[in-house]
Amino acid sequence: MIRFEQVSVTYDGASAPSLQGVDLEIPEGELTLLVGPSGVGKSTLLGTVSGLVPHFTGGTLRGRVTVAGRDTRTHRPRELADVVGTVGQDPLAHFVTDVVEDELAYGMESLGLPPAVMRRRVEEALDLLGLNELRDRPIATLSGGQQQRVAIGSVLTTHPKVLVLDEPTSALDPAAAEEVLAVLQRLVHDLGTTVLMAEHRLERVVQYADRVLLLPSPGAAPVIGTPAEIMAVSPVHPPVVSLGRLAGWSPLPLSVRDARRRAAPLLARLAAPAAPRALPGTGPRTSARPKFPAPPALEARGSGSGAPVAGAPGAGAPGLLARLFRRGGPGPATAQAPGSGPAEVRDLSVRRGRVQALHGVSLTVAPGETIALMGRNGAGKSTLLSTLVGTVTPTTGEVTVGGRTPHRTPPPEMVRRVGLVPQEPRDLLYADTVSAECAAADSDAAAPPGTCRDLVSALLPGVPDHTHPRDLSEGQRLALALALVLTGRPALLLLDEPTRGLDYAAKVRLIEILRGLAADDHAIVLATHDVELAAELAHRVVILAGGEVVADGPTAEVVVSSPAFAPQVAKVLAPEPWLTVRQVAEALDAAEAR
Ligand SMILES: Nc1ncnc2c1ncn2[C@@H]1O[C@H](COP(=O)(O)OP(=O)(O)OP(=O)(O)O)[C@@H](O)[C@H]1O
Ligand SMILES: Nc1ncnc2c1ncn2[C@@H]1O[C@H](COP(=O)(O)OP(=O)(O)OP(=O)(O)O)[C@@H](O)[C@H]1O
Repeated sequence: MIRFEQVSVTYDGASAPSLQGVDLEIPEGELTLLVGPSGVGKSTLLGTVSGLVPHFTGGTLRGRVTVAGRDTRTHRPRELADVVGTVGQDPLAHFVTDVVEDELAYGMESLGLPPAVMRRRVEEALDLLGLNELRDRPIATLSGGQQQRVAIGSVLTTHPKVLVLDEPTSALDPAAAEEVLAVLQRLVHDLGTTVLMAEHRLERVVQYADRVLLLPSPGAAPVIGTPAEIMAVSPVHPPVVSLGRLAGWSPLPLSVRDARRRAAPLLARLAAPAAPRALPGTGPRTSARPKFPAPPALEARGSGSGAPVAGAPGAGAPGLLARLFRRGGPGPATAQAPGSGPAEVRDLSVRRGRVQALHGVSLTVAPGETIALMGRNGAGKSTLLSTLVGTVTPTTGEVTVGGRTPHRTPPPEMVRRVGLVPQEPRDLLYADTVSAECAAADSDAAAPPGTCRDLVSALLPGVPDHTHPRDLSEGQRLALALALVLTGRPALLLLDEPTRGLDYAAKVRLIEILRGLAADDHAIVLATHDVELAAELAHRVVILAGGEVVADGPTAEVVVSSPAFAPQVAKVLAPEPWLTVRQVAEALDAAEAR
């Protein structure tokens, strides 16, 4: 259905191709999952299928890509629209109408479908994607995950033969992701649709794939095979595969169910006379330091849910990161008014238009504490973060950050107290190059020149200096936005879905940096759907539902009691208390030492 013949892509001004040596066929009526490290060329490959590369991105496409027999270099994207439906990484950039229903109908209208068919399919999409209540809402007022659902719905309505999806579940809550993946699988099975989908969160998707296409490293030729074949060699793989590698299981499990069937011998090895060690967030709370039990050292065995990518910094990286970090500006002790904690939220309610986005929320954030805010799309997570930086005003209730009321304090006075990496990193980027962004961040934070740039490289190797931030890959752009905010070392760091586009190795490095900050008494609040990240990093999990706090407690307790938010390792080893592969590796070491 999709054929690549000796395809390479070189962007204008680039010294090397971003994609090369692609010579393969994507079979019809199958779901092919495209995987590989951040910035390796996944979106570029998808763009050659939808025609966005090179028609919209510029650059040179060599070789030939054909979809249902049409050459994408000679057919512009709109001449492929009856065959190919595309969902990009940034839905907001591609919406053509203002209202949810209109967006769902737009593609069909351009194809000239009869009104009765359009009406029926819009209703189907609203139901399938849980959008019924939002049907007449302006798209600009939707939460990130709600927008991603609209983007997916708007391509499903045209019933394309080929669906090209770039990280389609990155903004979706775990339950919504499962629903969307089940819909895609049904299209493949029942209608013979061909799906080509790039994703980083393999724990969500690998079990749905018929085939996996791996781009192993920049410039290397891709490999295609069954999920089991590729996961056995892939530098990126989900926690359940890391666990299988650690335990020496063959064949490797791809799903929690597979792994549970093989878990008995591992559980026996782990069963030990001594009690399991304290997990992050489960240790005793005393006023003695450290207040929050430091999660154990990273990469105990070169494993962990973030398994290292070949060629990525391994055991040496934490030391480097720690050094880099100590060079930054003043820590939180100098940034806070005496006697005031990083954040205090009391009985907060926020109305946004017709929506009661938050209702009666109270939350105290202590220095050194890392809190994961979780909950379904539209639950109010981003709204809560926005009130903490002062961009959204409380309707009732009180918010105090570092002793100030954020929405009444001039932004320059808030800079050291609080920093937000927004869900859309683009919102932070203004300069024309990566270097210029970094120079500005160093100067704003009075940090030594080079601090921000070193942080970018520490998070993700290979981010080019002179590229316009607009042209970076999704993961590269997020790494830049994270570095800009981290350079300021705010006392309270807020991260809204901070792992979109990031591969597992970059996530491990981000976790290391954030742990270093928490150890220095910075407080961190992250809104995330990434249950694996929450399990690795958070001391405490707060779950929002319909704008209210419905759970608040130590990570292990909260996530294990909710199937939607439990990480893979917890599901495999339940009712044992381990959440991550790293903890299992350490427990095995401890058991063997006894
Ligand atoms: N329009 C462009 N102009 C110049 N360089 C680009 C452009 N688009 C992408 N690149 C570069 O090409 C490389 C591959 O980018 P691409 O977006 O395809 O990666 P990716 O694998 O999808 O990454 P991610 O996982 O972060 O989304 C990156 O180094 C990126 O900086
Ligand atoms: N400007 C706005 N006008 C009207 N309603 C809004 C506006 N911004 C957000 N909302 C609504 O407020 C609710 C909370 O949105 P918010 O972005 O805080 O959710 P979220 O938990 O961060 O969701 P997601 O996981 O999808 O990012 C949603 O129902 C959303 O549609």
